[in-house]
Amino acid sequence: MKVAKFGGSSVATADQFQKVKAIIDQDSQRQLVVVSAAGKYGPATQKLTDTLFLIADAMEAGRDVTQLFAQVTARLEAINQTLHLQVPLNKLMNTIRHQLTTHYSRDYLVSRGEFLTAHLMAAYLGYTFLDAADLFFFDDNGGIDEAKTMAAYRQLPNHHGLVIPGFYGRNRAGHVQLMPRGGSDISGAWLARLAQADLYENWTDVSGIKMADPRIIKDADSIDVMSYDELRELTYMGFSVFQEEAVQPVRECKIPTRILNTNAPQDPGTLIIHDDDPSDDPRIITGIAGRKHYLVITIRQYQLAVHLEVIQQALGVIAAHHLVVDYLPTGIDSFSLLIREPRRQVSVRELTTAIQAACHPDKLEVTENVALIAMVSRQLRKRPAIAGKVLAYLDDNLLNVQLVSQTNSDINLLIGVTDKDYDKAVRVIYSSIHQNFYRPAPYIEGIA
Ligand SMILES: Nc1ncnc2c1ncn2[C@@H]1O[C@H](COP(=O)(O)OP(=O)(O)O)[C@@H](O)[C@H]1O
Ligand SMILES: N[C@@H](CC(=O)OP(=O)(O)O)C(=O)O
Repeated sequence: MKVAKFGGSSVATADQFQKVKAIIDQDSQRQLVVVSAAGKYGPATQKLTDTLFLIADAMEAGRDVTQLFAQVTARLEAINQTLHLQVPLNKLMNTIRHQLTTHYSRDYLVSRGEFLTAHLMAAYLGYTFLDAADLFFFDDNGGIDEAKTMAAYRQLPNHHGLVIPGFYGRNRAGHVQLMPRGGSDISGAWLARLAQADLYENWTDVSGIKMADPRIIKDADSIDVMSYDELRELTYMGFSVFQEEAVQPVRECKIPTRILNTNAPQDPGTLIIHDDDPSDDPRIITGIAGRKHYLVITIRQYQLAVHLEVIQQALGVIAAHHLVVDYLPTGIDSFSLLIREPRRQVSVRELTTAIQAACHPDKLEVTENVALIAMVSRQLRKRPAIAGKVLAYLDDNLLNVQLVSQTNSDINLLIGVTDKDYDKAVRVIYSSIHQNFYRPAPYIEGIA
């Protein structure tokens, strides 16, 4: 059995629906299907989810939303009519609007993109629609309540030929709750886990994961095979093709994932395998990912090892401001807090004043607008010299490296540059890998 998740681009238009049906019809193991809301592809230039967020903003501001709702209906009706489906969209829309006037909920409203798209897809494939609110249950921390979700899965009358909307579930209070953006990947991963699927197929608009963000490196190589360990590091640092929280449910159960292209289904895509499984990929570096807009606070404290309370106190301030520390490299007399996009919650001055007051360090230094780039590879464990070569190459290209850290996972080399240098640094690293490290599998022409 395979779970097939189709992203927004795969269900954006009637033409895309036809590609999905061809893929489903081609393999009888594709019995469990998860869909996102109609997204962007070709003539469709806006994600339905984004339109629904606009409606939510307008409703909350008391503005008229008739036009925006008409846009949503028209978009879905075009698919309904082109494919000669008989989904009662007007009736469904009226129920939704009625529900919103009596019990307004932003999450319920935005989740209707997936709900309505899944209704259309179920009708088109001849599969049964299953509401995600009757399958995925959240715990109080917003994670999936596995026991309750598994019980709901077991009670289903059948486990074949189902279409399930992604991106939402039901919370403890019984209300519809959204997952993070890109969350249909998470729904698909959980469904694969519930079904103990042989494969989780994630269908999108690229033929697998590229070694670097295709918006920066246009013709970046695709990754044929990678481990969940590597994927986790890369998604954490911004590989937006697969939602970060979708890794764990399948990784723990050793279910492989394949990232595939709905527009080129014959392409092999990227296979993601369990960390212990051997891979014969000859690549030295698996991928490069990064994020901009970090704030780096370096705190100097003589004999840090006997003053660990300084770290604890600084982290207390971070937690009190609900900030995220992505990395925390430490040295003998100093440590650094690598904080993601702090400006929205608190000013840098407020934050540093609070840290000074909480832990009275010897010295505190701040660097703003730092971009972090992660080079991820299982080979780094065995060949740490790779890091030195990449750094030398950055130096040759006059790129000012602000920090370097080989994180505990030891498959991730982290490099900090200024936001301004980010794109250039990614290009330099990518070309340095190509020139210095890419080693095709050995080829023996003959032995005499
Ligand atoms: N390293 C990468 N490899 C492939 N695609 C990437 C990478 N980083 C970012 N992307 C972007 O992710 C997009 C696919 O993810 P997403 O937009 O969520 O698709 P879907 O609508 O199918 O869920 C690609 O079109 C590409 O622009
Ligand atoms: N539609 C939601 C959930 C999702 O997973 O979408 P996509 O598969 O298009 O990334 C979003 O836009 O966030």
